[in-house]
Amino acid sequence: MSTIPLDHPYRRELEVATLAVKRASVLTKKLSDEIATTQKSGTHTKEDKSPVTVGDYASQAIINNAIKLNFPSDEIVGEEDSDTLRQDNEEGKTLSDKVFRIITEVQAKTDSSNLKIGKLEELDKIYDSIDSGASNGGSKGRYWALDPIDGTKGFLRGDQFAVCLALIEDGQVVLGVIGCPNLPATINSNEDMSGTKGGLFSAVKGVGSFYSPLFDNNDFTPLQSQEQIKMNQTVDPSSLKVVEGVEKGHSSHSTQSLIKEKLGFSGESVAKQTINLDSQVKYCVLAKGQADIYLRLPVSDTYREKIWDHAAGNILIYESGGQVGDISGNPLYFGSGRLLESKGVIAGNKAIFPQIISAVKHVLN
Ligand SMILES: Nc1ncnc2c1ncn2[C@@H]1O[C@H](COP(=O)(O)OS(=O)(=O)O)[C@@H](OP(=O)(O)O)[C@H]1O
Ligand SMILES: [Mg+2]
Ligand SMILES: [Mg+2]
Ligand SMILES: [Mg+2]
Repeated sequence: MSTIPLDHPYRRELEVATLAVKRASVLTKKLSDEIATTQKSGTHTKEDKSPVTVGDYASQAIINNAIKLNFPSDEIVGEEDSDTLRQDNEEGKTLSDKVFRIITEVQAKTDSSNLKIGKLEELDKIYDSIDSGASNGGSKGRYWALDPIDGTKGFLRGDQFAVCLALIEDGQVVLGVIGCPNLPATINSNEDMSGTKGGLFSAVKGVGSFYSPLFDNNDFTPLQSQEQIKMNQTVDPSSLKVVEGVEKGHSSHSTQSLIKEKLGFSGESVAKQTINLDSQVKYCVLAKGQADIYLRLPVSDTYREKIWDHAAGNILIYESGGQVGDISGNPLYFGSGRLLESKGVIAGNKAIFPQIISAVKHVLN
């Protein structure tokens, strides 16, 4: 059992973040199960052609509201805004009605948290809460980074997605909480996944990374009573596992194959050693020691990663004994605004990290 100071400075932040992520996870899990049976989702296509669903809006409204109630002067860098919901047309009205309904429902189901994370009872307040995520972040002060549903495409496919919240101070991530509603307890390969679904991952700078079941209860469990998790420190290519995304438009699977080859992965076993997962679930699987390497090689020269897509996962990796960098191996810096300056993301255990970076450089050159 690890010793975690009870009076840790982020104890309250962690409690609020956990309760909010849990509530948003209950809500998104219900939607995900409904989509699987009805094929209906309530989806809007954004200007960049990416999808946003009623689940993304509702999750952002709930989590922002919890943060603003407890830490009114904290800013939030959230992925979504309420423009589409506020539209005076059929789409705006239909989506808004659904967002209102699912928020009301989850607040009744998780009402033990109302006192600590509040309750949204009017549509206008829901819109305002979503829009309190419009901060531009930056290198000074403290703010939160929120991805209300990361892996929206996975969510719509009935696969993996995650609710991701991080606290950033002076450009450094100091706390991260990730809810993974569809994550099975055991993942050995794309074909071999089993066990109860739903994992909650938390990391606090200097304290460690922790795991607990997501849906056992709707309460906050102190870190002392959660399972501390550590990455493996394996370097033997025959026993390494690599996690990569699912969407070929989000990372270059062909470059990733060349990197694996360079690292010594060979023959038929490559498929068994590669696990394709949407969202920051990839970081969670690494932190839990079920995989060793995360490869996200850019598909385009112009795309810039968003801070909410990586902040919570970043601290989870460091606090479980791993390292994260861009394609040059430099750490990701979260203090440059809503976007990261760097290209690509590579994560791995500390022992193998330098080898991965030389393989990446070799392949890219
Ligand atoms: N071109 C490109 N390159 C890299 N990343 C992109 C790109 N386009 C979109 N996005 C972002 O990818 C986020 C989802 O990442 P995933 O890890 O789930 O992608 S995947 O597993 O590879 O399919 C996804 O996050 P969500 O929108 O929260 O789902 C996007 O922010
Ligand atoms: Mg998105
Ligand atoms: Mg995302
Ligand atoms: Mg998202």
